[in-house]
Amino acid sequence: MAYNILISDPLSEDGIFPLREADGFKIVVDTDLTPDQLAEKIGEFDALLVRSQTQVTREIIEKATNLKIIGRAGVGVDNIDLPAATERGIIVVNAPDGNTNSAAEHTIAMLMSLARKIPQAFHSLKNKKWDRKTYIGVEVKNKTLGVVGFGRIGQEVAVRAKGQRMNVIAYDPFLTPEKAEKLGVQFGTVEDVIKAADFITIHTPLLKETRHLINKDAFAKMKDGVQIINCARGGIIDEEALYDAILSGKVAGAALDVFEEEPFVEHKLLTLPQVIATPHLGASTVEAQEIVAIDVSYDVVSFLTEGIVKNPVNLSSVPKDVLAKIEPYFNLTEQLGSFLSDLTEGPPEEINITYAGELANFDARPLSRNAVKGLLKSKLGESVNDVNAKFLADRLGITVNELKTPKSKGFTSLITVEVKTATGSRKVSGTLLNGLGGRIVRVDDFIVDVVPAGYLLFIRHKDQPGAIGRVGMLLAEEGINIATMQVGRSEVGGDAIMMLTIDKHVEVKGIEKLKALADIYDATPIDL
Ligand SMILES: NC(=O)c1ccc[n+]([C@@H]2O[C@H](COP(=O)([O-])OP(=O)(O)OC[C@H]3O[C@@H](n4cnc5c(N)ncnc54)[C@H](O)[C@@H]3O)[C@@H](O)[C@H]2O)c1
Ligand SMILES: O=C(O)[C@H](O)COP(=O)(O)O
Repeated sequence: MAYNILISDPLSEDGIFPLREADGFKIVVDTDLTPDQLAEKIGEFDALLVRSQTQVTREIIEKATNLKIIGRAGVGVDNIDLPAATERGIIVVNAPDGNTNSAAEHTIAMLMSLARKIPQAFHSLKNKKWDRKTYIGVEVKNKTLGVVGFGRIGQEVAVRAKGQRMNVIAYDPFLTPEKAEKLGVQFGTVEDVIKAADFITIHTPLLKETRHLINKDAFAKMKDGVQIINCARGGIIDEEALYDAILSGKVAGAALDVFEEEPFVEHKLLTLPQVIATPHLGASTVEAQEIVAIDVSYDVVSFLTEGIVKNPVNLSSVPKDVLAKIEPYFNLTEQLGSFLSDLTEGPPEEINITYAGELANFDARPLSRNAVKGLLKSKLGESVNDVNAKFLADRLGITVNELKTPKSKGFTSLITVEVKTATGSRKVSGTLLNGLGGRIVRVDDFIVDVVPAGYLLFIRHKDQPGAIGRVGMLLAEEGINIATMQVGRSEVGGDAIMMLTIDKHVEVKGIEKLKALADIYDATPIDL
């Protein structure tokens, strides 16, 4: 298989060796594309690798007819339209750990530069001024650092700040007082943090909820003379409000690595002597760039060749040990969904997936996605995949429920998929037999034992002598060989089923003839 890969932002050449070494991967590096040029080219590529510069907009994604994966060599994915990628079934991966250390070190460098006015003093010296009066700084020892966003980078910054003998107070929606105590920091709400801090550093992603989190109201609550560091994302701080807060003297200084609009050559904030800045350099170290490029390249190769990724952004990831337990059931769940797609009539309204027995102990969301994928794929085609299955179900108004029970009726694990439509409900159960692979063990209320593969024929009939024979005769007349056949009934003379595996698909005409036979209620071909 051949894959075309586009790298549209500068990535470490040493870090992309997994792509260079993979068989059949053709790599194009073009870091000067305009949005129009990218839109024109993107249709040729299976994978796109970016940093924060390339704006992967909905317009680009709509033109990306072959794109399967977008790799972000870094953390923030606010330059990628995630809903648009998800809708098209394009997986987005990032490299969340690779630049944590560099970003934390840069934050500390900014903090110290800000406290001691190093960039301003250097600039003055370069301009041939020996000025020892203007650049009086402050010590950071015994000062309070407020950390807003206590994830990977926020925590690393706190460790280093404590090394500078600072007191650290932090806020994060996932931080509890107990966890804070364990990490040796004080816990507070956003308000507590911004009120208590002498220096405030921001480490949240840019989200709807964090846009202008630090605004006019927030500045008003801060200590007079507070200093602000932002090495996270432009837009989390309201730049106009920061400008005003500096002019009014409320904020004594700001160190900014990121801006609402990037790149730029002139910026109002940079006209203020209290502001120091770098052009989004938090992750720009040899080490970080190599690691993020390696991480994202490995994910692109393993996704295109094996369908596996380590750092998905628009797909929930499960830990390795859980994956090892649930992965053997991936095919089976897709087959159960696909089986029901053929068995049900009319649009599905609800899909209930029940995990019984051992499987009930694990995060089964990837399995549920496979069941939904199987259900939708036979109607919507190959464009349905793990990434967009849930989105498509939502768009089609199909409710997806996941249920769990320890009781598995004698099976180690049993998965039951039920699909409800306007005309009723149908369900099918499957399991894995040790060493023998997947089996369908129940259809509606009838027990069966069928390998879920190839051509199946499901027949509902009245339990009467001759019904089975008539089906066998008719299939023979149609030139269809029966490989296996199972029958089941609710009671003598009552409702019954035949579950056949056959050697080829039964055409519509054949199905009509089967339905016309005496005592046959219904016949459904199921192709898996
Ligand atoms: N300047 C750079 O070059 C550079 C480098 C790396 C990362 N970053 C930015 O830094 C951000 C953080 O990176 P990370 O690796 O620490 O991510 P992370 O996911 O480990 O941490 C982010 C934390 O922010 C918290 N958060 C979310 N909403 C919040 C809110 N409203 N208030 C407070 N906290 C909130 C989350 O709970 C999470 O713990 C990234 O999203 C990226 O945009 C910038
Ligand atoms: O989110 C990130 O990882 C940083 O902002 C780094 O961005 P960059 O890859 O463009 O340097």
